[in-house]
Amino acid sequence: MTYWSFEGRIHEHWKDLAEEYGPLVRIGPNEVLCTDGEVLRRILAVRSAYRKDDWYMAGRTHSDHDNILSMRDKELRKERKKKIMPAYIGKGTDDFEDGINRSIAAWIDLIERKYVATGPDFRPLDLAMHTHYYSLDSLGEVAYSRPLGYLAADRDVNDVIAIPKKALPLMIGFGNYTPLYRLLHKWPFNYVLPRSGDQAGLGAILGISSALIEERLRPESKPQRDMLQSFITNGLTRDELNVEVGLQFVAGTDSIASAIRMTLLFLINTPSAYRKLQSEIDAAIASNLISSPITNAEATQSLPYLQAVIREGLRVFPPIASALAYKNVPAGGDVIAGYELPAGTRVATGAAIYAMCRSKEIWGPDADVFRPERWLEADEEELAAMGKAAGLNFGGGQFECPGRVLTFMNLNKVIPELLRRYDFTVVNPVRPARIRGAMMWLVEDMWVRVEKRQG
Ligand code: HEM
Repeated sequence: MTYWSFEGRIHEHWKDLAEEYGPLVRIGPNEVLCTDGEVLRRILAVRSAYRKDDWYMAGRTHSDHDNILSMRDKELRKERKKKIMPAYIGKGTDDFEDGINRSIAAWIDLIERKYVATGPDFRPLDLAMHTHYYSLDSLGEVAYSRPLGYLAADRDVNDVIAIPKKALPLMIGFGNYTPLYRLLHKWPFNYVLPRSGDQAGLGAILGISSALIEERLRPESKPQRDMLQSFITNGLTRDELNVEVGLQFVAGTDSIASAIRMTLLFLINTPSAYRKLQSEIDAAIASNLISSPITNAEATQSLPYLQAVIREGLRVFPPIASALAYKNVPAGGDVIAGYELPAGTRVATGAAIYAMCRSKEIWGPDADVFRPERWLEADEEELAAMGKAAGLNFGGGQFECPGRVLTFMNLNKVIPELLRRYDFTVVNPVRPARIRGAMMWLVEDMWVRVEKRQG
Protein backbone atom coordinates (compact mmCIF):
# COMPACT_ATOMS: atom_id res chain seq x y z
CA MET A 1 0.00 0.00 0.00
CA THR A 2 2.84 2.35 0.82
CA TYR A 3 4.54 1.64 -2.49
CA TRP A 4 1.37 2.27 -4.45
CA SER A 5 0.70 5.45 -2.46
CA PHE A 6 4.13 6.86 -3.28
CA GLU A 7 3.64 5.83 -6.91
CA GLY A 8 0.45 7.94 -7.03
CA ARG A 9 -1.66 5.07 -8.38
CA ILE A 10 -3.22 3.53 -5.28
CA HIS A 11 -6.73 4.37 -6.57
CA GLU A 12 -6.19 1.99 -9.52
CA HIS A 13 -5.03 -0.69 -7.14
CA TRP A 14 -8.26 -0.40 -5.07
CA LYS A 15 -10.31 -0.65 -8.25
CA ASP A 16 -8.45 -3.75 -9.45
CA LEU A 17 -8.86 -5.43 -6.06
CA ALA A 18 -12.60 -4.70 -6.00
CA GLU A 19 -12.96 -6.11 -9.52
CA GLU A 20 -11.02 -9.23 -8.65
CA TYR A 21 -12.39 -10.05 -5.20
CA GLY A 22 -15.84 -8.46 -5.00
CA PRO A 23 -17.53 -6.14 -2.51
CA LEU A 24 -15.36 -6.89 0.53
CA VAL A 25 -11.58 -7.16 0.35
CA ARG A 26 -9.25 -7.51 3.31
CA ILE A 27 -6.47 -5.02 2.59
CA GLY A 28 -4.65 -5.20 5.93
CA PRO A 29 -4.72 -7.09 9.21
CA ASN A 30 -7.56 -4.92 10.51
CA GLU A 31 -8.53 -3.10 7.31
CA VAL A 32 -11.12 -3.80 4.64
CA LEU A 33 -12.23 -2.19 1.40
CA CYS A 34 -15.99 -2.26 0.88
CA THR A 35 -17.53 -1.42 -2.50
CA ASP A 36 -21.14 -2.36 -1.84
CA GLY A 37 -23.07 0.91 -2.27
CA GLU A 38 -25.94 -0.06 0.04
CA VAL A 39 -23.53 -1.05 2.83
CA LEU A 40 -21.48 2.13 2.36
CA ARG A 41 -24.58 4.28 2.69
CA ARG A 42 -25.56 2.39 5.84
CA ILE A 43 -22.07 2.98 7.30
CA LEU A 44 -22.14 6.69 6.51
CA ALA A 45 -25.80 7.30 7.47
CA VAL A 46 -26.65 10.04 9.94
CA ARG A 47 -27.73 7.54 12.61
CA SER A 48 -24.98 4.99 11.94
CA ALA A 49 -22.86 3.99 14.97
CA TYR A 50 -19.68 3.91 12.85
CA ARG A 51 -17.15 6.62 13.75
CA LYS A 52 -14.10 8.15 12.13
CA ASP A 53 -10.85 6.27 12.68
CA ASP A 54 -7.66 7.95 13.93
CA TRP A 55 -6.55 7.97 10.27
CA TYR A 56 -8.42 11.30 10.11
CA MET A 57 -5.65 12.92 12.13
CA ALA A 58 -4.14 13.39 8.67
CA GLY A 59 -6.75 16.11 8.14
CA ARG A 60 -5.42 18.32 10.95
CA THR A 61 -4.24 21.73 9.87
CA HIS A 62 -2.99 22.63 13.36
CA SER A 63 -1.35 20.12 15.71
CA ASP A 64 -3.15 21.24 18.84
CA HIS A 65 -6.78 21.51 17.66
CA ASP A 66 -9.04 19.34 15.54
CA ASN A 67 -11.14 20.70 12.70
CA ILE A 68 -14.41 19.09 11.60
CA LEU A 69 -12.54 16.74 9.26
CA SER A 70 -10.05 15.44 11.81
CA MET A 71 -12.53 15.36 14.73
CA ARG A 72 -13.54 11.80 15.63
CA ASP A 73 -15.79 12.21 18.68
CA LYS A 74 -19.45 12.10 17.62
CA GLU A 75 -20.80 14.61 20.14
CA LEU A 76 -18.02 17.13 19.48
CA ARG A 77 -18.61 16.74 15.75
CA LYS A 78 -22.33 17.45 16.17
CA GLU A 79 -21.61 20.57 18.19
CA ARG A 80 -19.04 21.86 15.68
CA LYS A 81 -21.30 21.11 12.73
CA LYS A 82 -24.10 23.19 14.22
CA LYS A 83 -21.74 26.16 14.22
CA ILE A 84 -20.28 25.78 10.77
CA MET A 85 -23.10 24.47 8.60
CA PRO A 86 -25.01 27.79 8.27
CA ALA A 87 -21.95 29.25 6.51
CA TYR A 88 -21.68 26.31 4.10
CA ILE A 89 -25.31 26.60 3.02
CA GLY A 90 -25.03 30.37 2.70
CA LYS A 91 -27.42 31.19 5.56
CA GLY A 92 -26.89 34.81 6.60
CA THR A 93 -24.16 35.35 4.00
CA ASP A 94 -24.27 37.33 0.77
CA ASP A 95 -25.06 35.29 -2.27
CA PHE A 96 -22.00 33.08 -2.98
CA GLU A 97 -22.57 33.83 -6.65
CA ASP A 98 -21.38 37.44 -6.31
CA GLY A 99 -17.95 36.32 -5.10
CA ILE A 100 -17.75 33.57 -7.71
CA ASN A 101 -18.69 36.09 -10.44
CA ARG A 102 -15.85 38.37 -9.36
CA SER A 103 -13.34 35.50 -9.54
CA ILE A 104 -14.57 34.36 -12.95
CA ALA A 105 -14.25 37.95 -14.19
CA ALA A 106 -10.67 38.08 -12.85
CA TRP A 107 -9.79 34.82 -14.61
CA ILE A 108 -11.28 35.95 -17.91
CA ASP A 109 -9.47 39.25 -17.61
CA LEU A 110 -6.18 37.37 -17.13
CA ILE A 111 -6.84 35.14 -20.15
CA GLU A 112 -7.73 38.16 -22.30
CA ARG A 113 -4.60 40.05 -21.26
CA LYS A 114 -2.09 37.25 -21.66
CA TYR A 115 -3.30 34.02 -23.16
CA VAL A 116 -5.53 34.54 -26.19
CA ALA A 117 -3.73 33.06 -29.22
CA THR A 118 -3.37 35.15 -32.32
CA GLY A 119 -2.43 32.93 -35.23
CA PRO A 120 0.72 30.90 -34.70
CA ASP A 121 1.76 33.23 -31.92
CA PHE A 122 0.43 31.93 -28.63
CA ARG A 123 1.29 31.65 -25.00
CA PRO A 124 0.30 28.28 -23.50
CA LEU A 125 -1.88 28.36 -20.41
CA ASP A 126 -1.37 25.78 -17.68
CA LEU A 127 -4.88 24.68 -16.70
CA ALA A 128 -3.43 22.78 -13.74
CA MET A 129 -2.25 26.04 -12.17
CA HIS A 130 -4.95 28.39 -13.42
CA THR A 131 -7.79 26.28 -12.00
CA HIS A 132 -5.98 26.29 -8.67
CA TYR A 133 -5.45 30.08 -8.72
CA TYR A 134 -9.14 30.44 -9.53
CA SER A 135 -10.28 28.16 -6.69
CA LEU A 136 -8.06 29.95 -4.14
CA ASP A 137 -9.37 33.35 -5.18
CA SER A 138 -12.96 32.23 -5.39
CA LEU A 139 -12.86 30.64 -1.92
CA GLY A 140 -11.26 33.85 -0.61
CA GLU A 141 -14.17 35.81 -2.09
CA VAL A 142 -16.92 33.72 -0.51
CA ALA A 143 -15.10 33.01 2.76
CA TYR A 144 -13.51 36.44 3.46
CA SER A 145 -15.04 38.77 0.89
CA ARG A 146 -11.70 39.21 -0.82
CA PRO A 147 -9.64 37.31 -3.38
CA LEU A 148 -6.28 35.93 -2.31
CA GLY A 149 -4.69 37.52 -5.37
CA TYR A 150 -3.50 34.41 -7.21
CA LEU A 151 -5.15 35.31 -10.51
CA ALA A 152 -3.81 38.84 -10.31
CA ALA A 153 -0.30 37.53 -9.65
CA ASP A 154 -0.65 34.67 -12.16
CA ARG A 155 1.86 32.61 -10.21
CA ASP A 156 2.06 30.31 -7.22
CA VAL A 157 2.85 33.01 -4.63
CA ASN A 158 4.67 31.48 -1.62
CA ASP A 159 4.55 28.04 -3.27
CA VAL A 160 1.22 27.32 -1.62
CA ILE A 161 0.40 24.90 -4.44
CA ALA A 162 3.85 23.42 -5.09
CA ILE A 163 4.82 22.51 -1.53
CA PRO A 164 1.65 20.59 -0.53
CA LYS A 165 1.98 18.72 -3.84
CA LYS A 166 5.36 17.45 -2.69
CA ALA A 167 4.14 16.66 0.82
CA LEU A 168 0.91 14.84 -0.04
CA PRO A 169 2.41 11.55 -1.33
CA LEU A 170 4.44 11.33 1.88
CA MET A 171 1.38 12.05 4.03
CA ILE A 172 -0.65 9.44 2.16
CA GLY A 173 2.16 6.89 2.28
CA PHE A 174 2.59 7.39 6.03
CA GLY A 175 -1.20 7.32 6.37
CA ASN A 176 -0.86 3.56 6.09
CA TYR A 177 0.83 3.67 9.51
CA THR A 178 -1.63 5.67 11.57
CA PRO A 179 0.48 5.55 14.78
CA LEU A 180 3.04 7.67 12.91
CA TYR A 181 0.41 10.40 12.56
CA ARG A 182 -0.09 10.44 16.30
CA LEU A 183 3.64 10.86 16.72
CA LEU A 184 3.82 13.52 14.02
CA HIS A 185 1.43 15.74 15.96
CA LYS A 186 3.59 15.56 19.12
CA TRP A 187 6.58 17.69 20.06
CA PRO A 188 9.25 17.75 18.64
CA PHE A 189 8.04 15.95 15.49
CA ASN A 190 5.26 18.49 14.92
CA TYR A 191 7.95 20.96 13.86
CA VAL A 192 8.00 19.32 10.43
CA LEU A 193 4.29 20.13 9.91
CA PRO A 194 3.17 23.38 8.28
CA ARG A 195 2.69 26.22 10.77
CA SER A 196 0.77 29.42 10.49
CA GLY A 197 3.21 32.12 9.43
CA ASP A 198 5.57 29.89 7.43
CA GLN A 199 7.08 31.71 4.47
CA ALA A 200 5.81 29.10 2.03
CA GLY A 201 3.39 26.20 1.53
CA LEU A 202 0.22 25.53 3.50
CA GLY A 203 1.69 27.39 6.49
CA ALA A 204 1.71 30.58 4.41
CA ILE A 205 -2.01 30.20 3.65
CA LEU A 206 -2.69 29.47 7.34
CA GLY A 207 -0.81 32.68 8.14
CA ILE A 208 -2.90 34.69 5.69
CA SER A 209 -6.15 33.26 7.04
CA SER A 210 -5.05 33.86 10.63
CA ALA A 211 -4.29 37.52 9.82
CA LEU A 212 -7.71 37.92 8.22
CA ILE A 213 -9.38 36.34 11.26
CA GLU A 214 -7.52 38.69 13.63
CA GLU A 215 -8.52 41.67 11.52
CA ARG A 216 -12.18 40.61 11.60
CA LEU A 217 -12.16 39.97 15.36
CA ARG A 218 -11.04 43.53 16.13
CA PRO A 219 -13.83 45.39 17.93
CA GLU A 220 -13.72 48.21 15.40
CA SER A 221 -13.98 46.01 12.30
CA LYS A 222 -17.11 46.17 10.24
CA PRO A 223 -19.04 42.86 10.07
CA GLN A 224 -19.28 41.38 6.58
CA ARG A 225 -21.80 38.95 5.14
CA ASP A 226 -19.41 36.08 4.35
CA MET A 227 -18.57 32.59 5.63
CA LEU A 228 -16.03 33.87 8.16
CA GLN A 229 -18.62 36.21 9.68
CA SER A 230 -21.14 33.36 9.87
CA PHE A 231 -18.57 31.22 11.74
CA ILE A 232 -18.04 34.09 14.20
CA THR A 233 -21.76 34.79 14.63
CA ASN A 234 -22.41 31.11 15.28
CA GLY A 235 -19.91 31.03 18.11
CA LEU A 236 -16.60 29.62 16.85
CA THR A 237 -13.72 30.66 19.13
CA ARG A 238 -10.46 32.11 17.75
CA ASP A 239 -8.77 28.67 17.71
CA GLU A 240 -11.80 27.06 16.13
CA LEU A 241 -11.91 29.78 13.49
CA ASN A 242 -8.29 29.15 12.60
CA VAL A 243 -8.72 25.41 12.13
CA GLU A 244 -12.03 25.60 10.25
CA VAL A 245 -10.85 28.31 7.89
CA GLY A 246 -7.55 26.46 7.38
CA LEU A 247 -9.52 23.32 6.54
CA GLN A 248 -11.57 25.18 3.94
CA PHE A 249 -8.37 25.78 2.01
CA VAL A 250 -7.20 22.19 2.32
CA ALA A 251 -10.55 20.58 1.49
CA GLY A 252 -12.13 23.19 -0.74
CA THR A 253 -9.60 24.51 -3.23
CA ASP A 254 -7.80 21.58 -4.83
CA SER A 255 -11.07 19.62 -4.99
CA ILE A 256 -12.89 22.34 -6.94
CA ALA A 257 -9.82 23.00 -9.10
CA SER A 258 -9.66 19.30 -9.93
CA ALA A 259 -13.36 19.10 -10.81
CA ILE A 260 -13.05 22.08 -13.18
CA ARG A 261 -9.77 21.10 -14.83
CA MET A 262 -10.55 17.41 -15.33
CA THR A 263 -14.05 18.10 -16.67
CA LEU A 264 -12.47 20.56 -19.11
CA LEU A 265 -9.77 18.06 -20.08
CA PHE A 266 -12.29 15.29 -20.72
CA LEU A 267 -14.40 17.73 -22.74
CA ILE A 268 -11.41 18.85 -24.82
CA ASN A 269 -10.55 15.22 -25.50
CA THR A 270 -14.14 14.34 -26.44
CA PRO A 271 -14.91 16.72 -29.32
CA SER A 272 -18.49 15.47 -29.78
CA ALA A 273 -19.31 16.37 -26.17
CA TYR A 274 -17.40 19.66 -26.42
CA ARG A 275 -19.37 20.75 -29.50
CA LYS A 276 -22.68 19.61 -28.05
CA LEU A 277 -22.12 21.63 -24.90
CA GLN A 278 -21.03 24.71 -26.80
CA SER A 279 -24.11 24.44 -29.04
CA GLU A 280 -26.34 24.16 -25.98
CA ILE A 281 -24.74 27.27 -24.49
CA ASP A 282 -24.95 29.20 -27.79
CA ALA A 283 -28.63 28.29 -28.25
CA ALA A 284 -29.42 29.36 -24.68
CA ILE A 285 -27.68 32.71 -25.28
CA ALA A 286 -29.60 33.20 -28.54
CA SER A 287 -32.91 32.51 -26.77
CA ASN A 288 -32.02 34.82 -23.88
CA LEU A 289 -32.19 31.91 -21.44
CA ILE A 290 -28.88 32.69 -19.79
CA SER A 291 -27.34 35.96 -18.60
CA SER A 292 -23.74 37.07 -18.54
CA PRO A 293 -22.39 35.88 -16.18
CA ILE A 294 -24.66 32.88 -16.10
CA THR A 295 -26.53 32.32 -12.83
CA ASN A 296 -26.54 29.01 -10.99
CA ALA A 297 -30.31 28.72 -11.48
CA GLU A 298 -30.03 29.32 -15.24
CA ALA A 299 -27.33 26.68 -15.55
CA THR A 300 -29.37 24.08 -13.72
CA GLN A 301 -32.67 24.90 -15.44
CA SER A 302 -31.66 25.72 -19.01
CA LEU A 303 -28.56 23.61 -19.70
CA PRO A 304 -29.37 19.89 -19.28
CA TYR A 305 -26.31 18.78 -21.24
CA LEU A 306 -24.08 20.87 -18.97
CA GLN A 307 -25.62 19.08 -15.98
CA ALA A 308 -24.79 15.74 -17.58
CA VAL A 309 -21.24 16.91 -18.33
CA ILE A 310 -20.69 18.00 -14.72
CA ARG A 311 -22.00 14.74 -13.29
CA GLU A 312 -19.96 12.72 -15.76
CA GLY A 313 -16.79 14.72 -15.07
CA LEU A 314 -17.10 14.07 -11.33
CA ARG A 315 -17.86 10.39 -11.97
CA VAL A 316 -15.07 9.61 -14.38
CA PHE A 317 -12.44 11.50 -12.42
CA PRO A 318 -13.52 11.78 -8.77
CA PRO A 319 -11.66 14.74 -7.21
CA ILE A 320 -10.81 12.89 -3.98
CA ALA A 321 -10.15 9.38 -5.15
CA SER A 322 -7.43 7.91 -3.01
CA ALA A 323 -8.15 8.81 0.59
CA LEU A 324 -8.59 5.73 2.76
CA ALA A 325 -11.03 7.61 5.05
CA TYR A 326 -11.36 4.68 7.45
CA LYS A 327 -14.49 4.34 9.57
CA ASN A 328 -14.46 2.02 12.59
CA VAL A 329 -16.93 -0.86 12.96
CA PRO A 330 -18.94 -0.04 16.14
CA ALA A 331 -19.24 -2.07 19.34
CA GLY A 332 -20.90 -5.42 18.71
CA GLY A 333 -19.33 -5.76 15.24
CA ASP A 334 -21.03 -5.82 11.85
CA VAL A 335 -21.72 -8.27 9.06
CA ILE A 336 -20.68 -7.16 5.57
CA ALA A 337 -21.04 -9.36 2.49
CA GLY A 338 -21.56 -12.34 4.78
CA TYR A 339 -18.38 -11.75 6.80
CA GLU A 340 -18.43 -10.96 10.50
CA LEU A 341 -16.24 -7.95 11.22
CA PRO A 342 -15.25 -7.34 14.84
CA ALA A 343 -15.64 -3.92 16.49
CA GLY A 344 -12.80 -1.59 15.55
CA THR A 345 -12.26 -3.04 12.05
CA ARG A 346 -11.32 -0.20 9.71
CA VAL A 347 -13.52 0.13 6.63
CA ALA A 348 -11.90 2.24 3.90
CA THR A 349 -14.97 4.12 2.63
CA GLY A 350 -12.91 6.73 0.75
CA ALA A 351 -10.93 4.11 -1.14
CA ALA A 352 -14.22 2.85 -2.57
CA ILE A 353 -14.97 6.06 -4.50
CA TYR A 354 -12.82 5.54 -7.59
CA ALA A 355 -13.62 1.81 -7.74
CA MET A 356 -17.35 2.55 -7.66
CA CYS A 357 -17.24 5.46 -10.08
CA ARG A 358 -15.43 3.28 -12.63
CA SER A 359 -17.22 -0.03 -11.91
CA LYS A 360 -18.36 -1.82 -15.09
CA GLU A 361 -21.03 -3.54 -13.02
CA ILE A 362 -22.60 -0.18 -12.21
CA TRP A 363 -21.82 1.86 -15.32
CA GLY A 364 -21.60 -0.79 -18.02
CA PRO A 365 -18.75 -1.73 -20.38
CA ASP A 366 -17.97 1.93 -21.15
CA ALA A 367 -17.39 2.80 -17.48
CA ASP A 368 -13.97 4.27 -18.30
CA VAL A 369 -15.35 6.47 -21.09
CA PHE A 370 -16.43 10.10 -20.60
CA ARG A 371 -19.95 9.93 -22.00
CA PRO A 372 -22.30 12.59 -20.56
CA GLU A 373 -25.18 11.12 -22.58
CA ARG A 374 -25.48 8.26 -20.10
CA TRP A 375 -27.10 10.73 -17.65
CA LEU A 376 -29.68 11.81 -20.22
CA GLU A 377 -30.52 8.32 -21.52
CA ALA A 378 -31.14 6.71 -18.13
CA ASP A 379 -34.70 6.15 -16.88
CA GLU A 380 -35.74 7.40 -13.45
CA GLU A 381 -34.77 4.24 -11.62
CA GLU A 382 -31.37 4.00 -13.32
CA LEU A 383 -30.76 7.68 -12.69
CA ALA A 384 -31.42 7.27 -8.98
CA ALA A 385 -28.96 4.35 -8.81
CA MET A 386 -26.32 6.30 -10.79
CA GLY A 387 -26.81 9.36 -8.58
CA LYS A 388 -26.33 7.25 -5.47
CA ALA A 389 -23.12 5.64 -6.76
CA ALA A 390 -21.54 8.88 -8.00
CA GLY A 391 -22.85 10.74 -4.92
CA LEU A 392 -20.25 8.87 -2.87
CA ASN A 393 -17.83 11.39 -4.32
CA PHE A 394 -18.96 13.67 -1.49
CA GLY A 395 -19.09 11.02 1.25
CA GLY A 396 -22.54 10.81 2.77
CA GLY A 397 -24.81 11.01 5.81
CA GLN A 398 -23.07 12.25 8.94
CA PHE A 399 -19.75 12.41 7.06
CA GLU A 400 -21.03 14.26 4.01
CA CYS A 401 -18.94 17.02 2.48
CA PRO A 402 -20.45 20.40 3.34
CA GLY A 403 -18.85 22.00 0.25
CA ARG A 404 -21.26 20.42 -2.22
CA VAL A 405 -23.32 23.57 -2.83
CA LEU A 406 -20.20 25.62 -3.52
CA THR A 407 -18.77 22.94 -5.81
CA PHE A 408 -21.79 22.72 -8.10
CA MET A 409 -22.19 26.50 -8.14
CA ASN A 410 -18.59 26.89 -9.30
CA LEU A 411 -18.90 24.22 -11.99
CA ASN A 412 -22.27 25.55 -13.19
CA LYS A 413 -20.79 28.97 -13.73
CA VAL A 414 -17.14 28.49 -14.69
CA ILE A 415 -17.55 25.92 -17.46
CA PRO A 416 -20.18 27.83 -19.51
CA GLU A 417 -18.41 31.15 -18.99
CA LEU A 418 -15.19 29.70 -20.43
CA LEU A 419 -16.77 27.74 -23.27
CA ARG A 420 -18.99 30.57 -24.47
CA ARG A 421 -15.85 32.66 -25.05
CA TYR A 422 -13.01 30.31 -25.89
CA ASP A 423 -11.91 27.17 -27.66
CA PHE A 424 -9.30 25.11 -25.86
CA THR A 425 -6.92 22.56 -27.35
CA VAL A 426 -4.25 20.60 -25.52
CA VAL A 427 -0.71 21.50 -26.49
CA ASN A 428 0.59 17.94 -26.13
CA PRO A 429 -2.10 15.42 -27.14
CA VAL A 430 0.25 12.52 -26.42
CA ARG A 431 0.57 13.54 -22.79
CA PRO A 432 -1.99 16.23 -21.95
CA ALA A 433 -0.83 16.47 -18.32
CA ARG A 434 1.21 14.72 -15.64
CA ILE A 435 -1.22 13.26 -13.13
CA ARG A 436 -0.68 11.31 -9.91
CA GLY A 437 -3.18 10.53 -7.19
CA ALA A 438 -2.39 11.26 -3.55
CA MET A 439 -5.75 11.81 -1.86
CA MET A 440 -6.11 14.84 -4.18
CA TRP A 441 -4.74 14.76 -7.72
CA LEU A 442 -1.26 16.09 -8.26
CA VAL A 443 -1.58 17.58 -11.73
CA GLU A 444 1.20 19.35 -13.57
CA ASP A 445 1.85 20.66 -17.05
CA MET A 446 -1.71 20.74 -18.36
CA TRP A 447 -0.85 23.12 -21.16
CA VAL A 448 -3.60 24.35 -23.45
CA ARG A 449 -3.91 26.76 -26.33
CA VAL A 450 -6.75 29.27 -25.94
CA GLU A 451 -8.51 30.75 -28.95
CA LYS A 452 -11.25 33.30 -28.87
CA ARG A 453 -14.47 32.10 -30.47
CA GLN A 454 -15.80 34.06 -33.41
CA GLY A 455 -19.15 35.82 -33.26
C1 HEM B 1 -15.35 18.58 -6.02
C2 HEM B 1 -15.41 19.05 -4.83
C3 HEM B 1 -15.40 18.26 -3.54
C4 HEM B 1 -15.39 16.92 -3.33
C5 HEM B 1 -15.41 15.80 -4.35
C6 HEM B 1 -15.35 16.73 -1.89
C7 HEM B 1 -15.32 15.49 -1.26
C8 HEM B 1 -15.27 15.32 0.11
C9 HEM B 1 -15.15 14.03 0.76
C10 HEM B 1 -15.07 12.69 0.04
C11 HEM B 1 -15.13 14.26 2.09
C12 HEM B 1 -14.90 13.24 3.19
C13 HEM B 1 -16.06 12.38 3.52
C14 HEM B 1 -15.66 11.37 4.60
O1 HEM B 1 -14.97 11.70 5.56
O2 HEM B 1 -16.08 10.22 4.45
C15 HEM B 1 -15.22 15.69 2.29
C16 HEM B 1 -15.23 16.30 3.51
C17 HEM B 1 -15.20 17.65 3.69
N1 HEM B 1 -15.21 18.62 2.70
FE1 HEM B 1 -15.39 18.30 0.73
N2 HEM B 1 -15.33 17.96 -1.28
C18 HEM B 1 -15.37 18.93 -2.26
C19 HEM B 1 -15.39 20.29 -2.08
C20 HEM B 1 -15.36 20.91 -0.87
C21 HEM B 1 -15.39 22.34 -0.68
C22 HEM B 1 -15.51 23.36 -1.79
C23 HEM B 1 -15.31 22.56 0.67
C24 HEM B 1 -15.25 23.86 1.43
C25 HEM B 1 -15.15 25.06 0.96
C26 HEM B 1 -15.24 21.27 1.32
C27 HEM B 1 -15.14 21.07 2.68
C28 HEM B 1 -15.16 19.85 3.31
C29 HEM B 1 -15.13 19.68 4.74
C30 HEM B 1 -15.10 20.79 5.79
C31 HEM B 1 -15.17 18.29 4.99
C32 HEM B 1 -15.21 17.59 6.35
C33 HEM B 1 -16.65 17.25 6.71
C34 HEM B 1 -16.83 16.39 7.94
O3 HEM B 1 -15.93 15.65 8.32
O4 HEM B 1 -17.92 16.45 8.54
N3 HEM B 1 -15.27 20.29 0.36
N4 HEM B 1 -15.31 16.31 1.06
